[in-house]
Amino acid sequence: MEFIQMKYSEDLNILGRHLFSLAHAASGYHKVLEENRKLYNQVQDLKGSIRVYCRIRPFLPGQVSSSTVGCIDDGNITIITPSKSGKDGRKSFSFNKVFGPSSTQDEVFLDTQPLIRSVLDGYNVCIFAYGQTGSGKTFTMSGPKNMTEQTQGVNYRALGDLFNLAEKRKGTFVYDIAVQMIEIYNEQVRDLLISDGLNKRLEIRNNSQNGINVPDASLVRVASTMDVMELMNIGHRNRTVGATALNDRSSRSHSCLTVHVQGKDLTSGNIIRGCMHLVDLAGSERVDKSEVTGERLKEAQHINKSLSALGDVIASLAQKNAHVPYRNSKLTQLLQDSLGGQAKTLMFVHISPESDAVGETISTLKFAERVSTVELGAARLNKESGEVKELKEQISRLKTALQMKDSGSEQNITRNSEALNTKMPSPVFSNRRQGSCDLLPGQANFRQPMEDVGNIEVRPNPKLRQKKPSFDLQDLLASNDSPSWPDSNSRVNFQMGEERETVCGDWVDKVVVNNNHSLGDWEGDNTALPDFFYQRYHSGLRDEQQRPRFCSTNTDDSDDIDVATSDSSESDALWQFNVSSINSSVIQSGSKIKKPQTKIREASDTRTPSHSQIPSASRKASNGQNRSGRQPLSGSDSRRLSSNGRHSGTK
Ligand SMILES: Nc1ncnc2c1ncn2[C@@H]1O[C@H](COP(=O)(O)OP(=O)(O)OP(=O)(O)O)[C@@H](O)[C@H]1O
Repeated sequence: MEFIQMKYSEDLNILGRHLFSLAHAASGYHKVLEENRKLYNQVQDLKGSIRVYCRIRPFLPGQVSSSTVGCIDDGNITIITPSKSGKDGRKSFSFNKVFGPSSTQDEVFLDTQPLIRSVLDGYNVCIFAYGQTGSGKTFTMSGPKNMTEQTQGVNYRALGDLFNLAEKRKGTFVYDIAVQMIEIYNEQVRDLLISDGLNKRLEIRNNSQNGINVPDASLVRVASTMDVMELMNIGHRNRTVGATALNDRSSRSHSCLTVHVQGKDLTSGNIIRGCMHLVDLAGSERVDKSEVTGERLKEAQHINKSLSALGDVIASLAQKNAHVPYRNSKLTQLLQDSLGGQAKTLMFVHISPESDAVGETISTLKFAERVSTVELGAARLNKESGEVKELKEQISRLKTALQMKDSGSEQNITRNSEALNTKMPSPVFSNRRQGSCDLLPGQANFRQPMEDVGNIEVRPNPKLRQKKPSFDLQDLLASNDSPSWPDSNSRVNFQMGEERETVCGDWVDKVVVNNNHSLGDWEGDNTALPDFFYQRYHSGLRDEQQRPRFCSTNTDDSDDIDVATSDSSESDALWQFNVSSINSSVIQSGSKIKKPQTKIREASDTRTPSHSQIPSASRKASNGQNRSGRQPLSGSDSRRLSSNGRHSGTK
């Protein structure tokens, strides 16, 4: 008996040891898997592959359906097609990361954070959300309608994080951060931060130095999370949103928040520039399922067409074709640098778990797998040494001087030699040196010197060109005559906002702010205005005595996307951008006319042909609920009638 007991405990011990070594091996296996994934990601980074994170939306309240998501294992996901059995019914996909339905916004952001942070190191970054309508793109990028701090999306967190990091680095770097927000609606690019109510079409331009950009979109400097919140609210209010059978607050446009960052290394004087696009694409949809007609149908067709163009671009890039059809849509033009350039690009692919969406889910994931095979090459660091910058400025000043000499306006410079002889410091950095690093929300419209902003196009405008003078300039121009300067009391229709802007003199080419105050009005209490404002003002008027305003749009399309090879290499030629006041924007956007709360749920059998790679929306649930389980648009849902009469709503 004793012998049996001994044998038994010995066997138990052996079993225990086996179990222990098995557990050890299993944990080792998981460590190896994790390590492999990290190495895989590093290789992907080195190749510059587009990263793809997949996110699965949870079932929404009231939804009754079985999930198509079979198994999630770090970067792998298996989709089960209920109507098929065995192997045919299971499809596995592999991505850099898969976030299950219970993943929080915090977890999603944590994995995105390193990429976002590289903007501060001078990299261009693009994060875009893709997926069928109602799959959670806006939720990931911005957050839900009733947002709390926990449910804030990538956009808010990204900017908050950039501010925090910039603050931590302030002993070694000073950063300036400015944002633009645009949407592509029915193949038109529009400013979401408009403050003047004019919803004019914007152009996407290409510039050899700064890449793809939308120079006429409002560029607003931000210095705190509060600034960002206000701006985003404005942007979201202005974004075109409408109700369909599949999503009661469906984005009817692609939106793009662009963050421009410029940093100055205080030790070396090096300048780094980074630019980040945060793109919330409109969802692909099958119009027979979204039941749209009229305006909504037109929107859906535009959405599907542009997503189809995106599919074509991805296919060309994946196959390493010599020709990539970027020009087939505004969306692909805008994303050109991020898809084919030297940016770090991440796509969030979203899927819905419902079984009736399985067709769209599989085609979405196939598309996403293809995206992950696109190799962009190593991302490029946008860094410029202080000396190079200085030399570029010198060259530019000399070029400007020569142009002015040619245009016969030299005398202005000579007569005002005293004022111009002082080389003006960059207002941004002079402020910083004085320790006023952050702007108050009301000061967010601080204008940027052109070379102090990220990838914004340089648009040479000889008429307005008035650069920082140097002794070279004096030598060059001393012998010339020039026409006299206009009277400083000339009344011009200079548009100013409610708040006075900290005008940064000779860098500003274009001012679009609210209200019609003449300069005379404005001069009434202008004791705080810097001298260089007047220099700028005069220089702007010198050749156009009664120039009505500074905000005239440069109609020179010489370096429009269609002539993508044109080169504007002068680093400090005048930039044209709108600098909007947050407050004035708030006022404007707040004054929009609200559309009567009507619901658009029109039946249609029409189908929009779309690219095979682009998934379409799934069928409306037979129980009368829409597919995503959302209730029909309630009367309280705020919808807007935009200035051009389109329906839009608060997303
Ligand atoms: N991860 C999530 N957790 C909880 N709710 C979510 C999640 N993702 C999405 N939702 C909810 O699902 C609904 C649809 O999401 P959302 O509007 O973000 O989809 P979308 O892909 O942007 O749609 P569309 O393309 O039509 O604009 C919203 O009510 C949103 O709050």
